[in-house]
Amino acid sequence: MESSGSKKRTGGASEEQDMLIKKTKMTDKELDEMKRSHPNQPILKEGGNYIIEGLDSDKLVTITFSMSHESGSLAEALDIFKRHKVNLEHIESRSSHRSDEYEFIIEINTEAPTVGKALEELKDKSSYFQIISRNYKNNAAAGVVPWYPQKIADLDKFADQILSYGSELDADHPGFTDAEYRRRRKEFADIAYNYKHGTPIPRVEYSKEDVETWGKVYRRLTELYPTHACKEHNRAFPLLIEHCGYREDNVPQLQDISDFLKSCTGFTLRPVAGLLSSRDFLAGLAFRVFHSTQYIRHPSRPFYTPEPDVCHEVLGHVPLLADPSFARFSQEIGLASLGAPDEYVEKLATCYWFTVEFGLCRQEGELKAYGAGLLSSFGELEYCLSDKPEVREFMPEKTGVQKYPITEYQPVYYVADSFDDAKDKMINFAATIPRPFSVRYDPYTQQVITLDTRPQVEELIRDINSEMKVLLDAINKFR
Ligand SMILES: C[C@H](O)[C@H](O)[C@H]1CNc2nc(N)[nH]c(=O)c2N1
Ligand SMILES: N[C@@H](Cc1ccccc1)C(=O)O
Ligand SMILES: [Fe+2]
Repeated sequence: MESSGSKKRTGGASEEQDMLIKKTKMTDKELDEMKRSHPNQPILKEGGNYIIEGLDSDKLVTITFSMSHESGSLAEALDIFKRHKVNLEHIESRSSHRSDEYEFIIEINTEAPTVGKALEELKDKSSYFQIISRNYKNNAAAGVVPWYPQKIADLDKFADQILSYGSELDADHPGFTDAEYRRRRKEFADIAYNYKHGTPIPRVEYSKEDVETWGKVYRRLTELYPTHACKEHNRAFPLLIEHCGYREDNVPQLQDISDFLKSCTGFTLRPVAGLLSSRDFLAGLAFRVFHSTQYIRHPSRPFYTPEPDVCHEVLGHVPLLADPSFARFSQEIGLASLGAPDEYVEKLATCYWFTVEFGLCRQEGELKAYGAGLLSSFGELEYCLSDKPEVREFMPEKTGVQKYPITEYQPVYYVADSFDDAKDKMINFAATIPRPFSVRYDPYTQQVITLDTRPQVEELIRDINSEMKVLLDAINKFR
């Protein structure tokens, strides 16, 4: 493939993934305000959006705590913050999974100098106390866990944290100099920024040119799938033609796919404006939520694009998300990533890259593609099964530290004995991630529950016990 001559970017390097950029629409007055409150931060202007390097949410920490009736009340807790002049950004209460008390989740701004004192005081009064923070590196020694979403609506907090289209990807981006394309991209970005959990994903009308690009990609790929794609992908594809409007002359709508996936595996889609950090992307999977772009690649290079686009998501990822065993696997990876230290999230993301995104497997003695990045690029799909790239055995400990380019064909692919083999190896690897707690997903409340106290584990035992009864009952009916 052509080389752009620009600096090569590699994934798997944490500085890349940490370079998050916040985009905000602001009035001039708000901009002045922002400049005053971020005196040392560059503020860039791009297409009516202001880009602030670094994250405001770095200064926020979330504290989950509960108080027994004797030791205090919420009013007392709030008074602690008031006395220490700590600003509360958000507060909510819920009934505790840990005990019969209520627990409170508050978000505070850590800029106040006396925040440490306030937290110590609160900790003394609490029967349960856990701090999670986006900016946990500064606090790692204090046992602070990296922030992660606890309920499905928390995923709304990812919307503005897109790996910078604007500085990271643009140099190679074929649409960089196309003003009309950039204007369209902004419309898609707005849908994603404004999306809230529980609302329908807006339908978009794709232009004639968009549909032509889609048509080219669709036709070439569907010609290759019978010989190049793994059987799991080929098995699911007809269902999408039948239920979701997959056709050469129609770009499928995310909401239709989301409804269909929900009925197959409980997975749903969420629109996203571009590449999310690995940590955020993986966290979505814990909730069986797949973050999907909605815009379409630039017409000048239909065979390969350096960013995920709607072709990549719906042709590459969606077919497998309709498979129950793959869905479970994806969620397990997501759950393993929650609150994990950076270096492990990075290894997990790298393994994800070489399996779910770019994996090859052996089927009936032949190499087949199952990675979504291959199944959405007719250029790379032919290339990956040619004799040009290097092919190695997939081994999470080794594969997890391999560097890789994100804006051109992969020089190395990893092969698994079977698709199930790759899944098993990944899950075994995920189990080695150190974390002071175990997590479980409660699908009824759509919450992540940390199993760190006895009452929670007892509750889980009761649940499993009742499922066991159902199983016993069922097996007794087989004759
Ligand atoms: C987890 C791993 O880094 C993976 O490649 C992620 C990164 N962020 C992403 N963000 C979006 N929007 N879509 C994706 O497919 C991915 N893939
Ligand atoms: N290269 C893929 C898109 C993609 C980019 C980056 C990561 C994963 C996938 C395609 O052309 O379809
Ligand atoms: Fe992807």
